[in-house]
Amino acid sequence: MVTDENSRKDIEQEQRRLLEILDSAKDLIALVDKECRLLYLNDAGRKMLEIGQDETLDEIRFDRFYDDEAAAEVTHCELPEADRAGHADSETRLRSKSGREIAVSQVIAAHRDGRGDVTHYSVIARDLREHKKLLEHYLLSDKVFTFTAEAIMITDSRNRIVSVNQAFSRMTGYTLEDAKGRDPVFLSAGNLDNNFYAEMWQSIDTTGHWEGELWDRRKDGTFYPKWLSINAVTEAGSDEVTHYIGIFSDITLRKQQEDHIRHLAFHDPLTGLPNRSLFQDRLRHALAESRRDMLPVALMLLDLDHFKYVNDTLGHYMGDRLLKEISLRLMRSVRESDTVARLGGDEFVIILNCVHDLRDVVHVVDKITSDLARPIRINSHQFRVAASLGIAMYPDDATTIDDLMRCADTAMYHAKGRGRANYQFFTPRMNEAAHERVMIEEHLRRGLDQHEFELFYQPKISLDPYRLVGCEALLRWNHPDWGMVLPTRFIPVAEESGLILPLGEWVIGEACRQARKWLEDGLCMQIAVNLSGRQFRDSNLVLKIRQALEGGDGISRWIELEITESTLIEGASHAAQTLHDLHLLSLPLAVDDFGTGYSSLSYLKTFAIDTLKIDKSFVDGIDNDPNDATIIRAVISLAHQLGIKVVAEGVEDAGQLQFLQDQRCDMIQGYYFSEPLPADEFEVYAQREFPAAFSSSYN
Ligand SMILES: Nc1nc2c(ncn2[C@@H]2O[C@H](COP(=O)(O)O[C@H]3[C@@H](O)[C@H](n4cnc5c(=O)[nH]c(N)nc54)O[C@@H]3COP(=O)(O)O)[C@@H](O)[C@H]2O)c(=O)[nH]1
Repeated sequence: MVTDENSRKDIEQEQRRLLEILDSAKDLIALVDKECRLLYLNDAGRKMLEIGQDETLDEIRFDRFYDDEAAAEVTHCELPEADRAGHADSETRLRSKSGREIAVSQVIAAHRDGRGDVTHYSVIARDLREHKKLLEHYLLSDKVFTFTAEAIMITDSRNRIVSVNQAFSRMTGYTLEDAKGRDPVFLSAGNLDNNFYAEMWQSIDTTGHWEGELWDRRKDGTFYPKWLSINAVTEAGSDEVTHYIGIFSDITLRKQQEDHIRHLAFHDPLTGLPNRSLFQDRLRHALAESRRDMLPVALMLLDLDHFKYVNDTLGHYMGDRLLKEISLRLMRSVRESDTVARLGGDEFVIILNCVHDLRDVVHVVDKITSDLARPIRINSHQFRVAASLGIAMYPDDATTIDDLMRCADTAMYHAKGRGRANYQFFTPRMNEAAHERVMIEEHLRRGLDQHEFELFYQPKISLDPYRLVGCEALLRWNHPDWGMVLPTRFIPVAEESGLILPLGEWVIGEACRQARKWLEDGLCMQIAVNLSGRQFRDSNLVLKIRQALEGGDGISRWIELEITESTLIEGASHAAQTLHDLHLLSLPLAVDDFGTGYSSLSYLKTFAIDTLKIDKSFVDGIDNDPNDATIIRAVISLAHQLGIKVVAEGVEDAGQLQFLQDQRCDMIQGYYFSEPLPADEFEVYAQREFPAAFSSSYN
């Protein structure tokens, strides 16, 4: 009895153990009878089919956990197959109590009694959802690996290549067969030393990661830069590295773009020459080199003469093409080690390194000026370019970049002042002149506030009939300490500083006031007012003149505007409109300094010009330079044919007067008749010499 009891207990214990094992399984395990009724279902099965632990399995048919199609498959195919072969394997779908579908792989095994008859079936079903997820994840990763645009290589723990993707082969030219088993160092361009790789591996060993730029060589021998990132892969839960994944991309294009952006930052986009930033950097290097080698550096500032004229008359496209050609010529004139830079507009700067002798500098300047002077043909236009150059020497003239630039600028300013198309080496005296300019500017500002200016008037005499027809208003500055200052000393400074605008406005207002007074006194004649280039370009000029004229009725025809030939031509782009507006105000127009500026005479027919003033330099030459006499003859004839009157200025003697009279010059201005006079003295002069002038009426 005891033995039976013991063996029963043993069996029960054994059964419990078996059930524990079945319940610990992750797969569904069920036992069904021949009618498909559930006899047993382990814990995983209950969970999968949503049958509670307390729920009894009595009378539950297992086939209700399939949909109709799957149930039919089980009943008609798999159970008979199990009967026949012992088991049937399939992939099917189970359906939980709540209707959730579960993809499973299933094995149905038939169990038999001692006689060999099937008594029941066991069903083992494995949930495939996790497996499918893993599979999908793997397939996706594989696709990413295969088709990604970045090259990927996987190496083993000894850094031998085990796998590469398509992008790797595309980028390097090596197939997986070429690369397999090799150390990736075979890809290298060979330009890096051992230290580089030592640091790289130290980073990977300590942080598990490295990334950086390096150069590789393709299978075809060409080189390219790449950005590589390497990650070490470790076994889950361990520090042991199993693989290294290297991902890289060809950064040739990016580097080209970076180079392009860097180039743009340091070069002038039009000419490709270094810009101001790069120039300053080069000059800094040149000065450092000069200190080391004890050889001077020459800094040349070059400004094209009358370049604005090209832009204004032919447009910026032509101007740009001309600048490009000039840049090429400048570069050709210097050594490769020298620098030609464009600072903007028509301003260039040249650094000559290691100057052994000042004669070398002069030689380069000669080369530059003669090269620039050669005609430049662009489309149907032919240009002859001249430039003004200012030269400063390091270390003699200045020792800092700013001071050196200032010296070169001062020298260039002097070159311009000397009639352009020449060069000037900086001298300390130029600095004195520069200081004087600054001082005059300060005094000019104060002089304007303190009303220190006055207009003098120089008569213009008509020869046939002989009478006073007008005068030129000439500005004088009564400085409290310096006495009477002539315009040649302060007009250029006023022009440069912009003070000519308020000063010129005062001149126009004062000339209008004087014209009104003289007209009221019966002195009817034109007063000519000089307009500087800066004034002429002032967009408010017409408005200012209109305001000045408004004080008196109909005086505009008594105010003549004198504009120099160069001002007219240099401002050609807007000159037509300005002159048209002035013409509408009925203001007569005279061209001053005629014959000194341009060879083009076409503007004579373009603009409504009333008078030409023959420059004093031609009048000076009447007696001793036959060319001057010829030019005067030609100018008078040309003007008369165009219906324009002629004034000769600077007439000092009777011989000049006679010649001009013979050529039928319309008017004379000069010391021969009178120097410029203050208004009251002018009245006395007019009363004395031309009393008839007062008898006329202007209405
Ligand atoms: N924008 C302005 N410019 C002005 C104004 N006032 C004068 N100026 C310009 O300054 C330059 C010098 O002028 P100035 O010292 O007054 O000299 C004028 C005459 O005095 C001088 N002249 C006239 N006749 C003779 C002569 O027989 N001999 C001789 N040596 N000099 C003579 O010529 C100057 C007049 O020149 P121009 O104007 O070209 O007719 C001068 O360029 C003035 O234009 C002003 O208000 N605004």
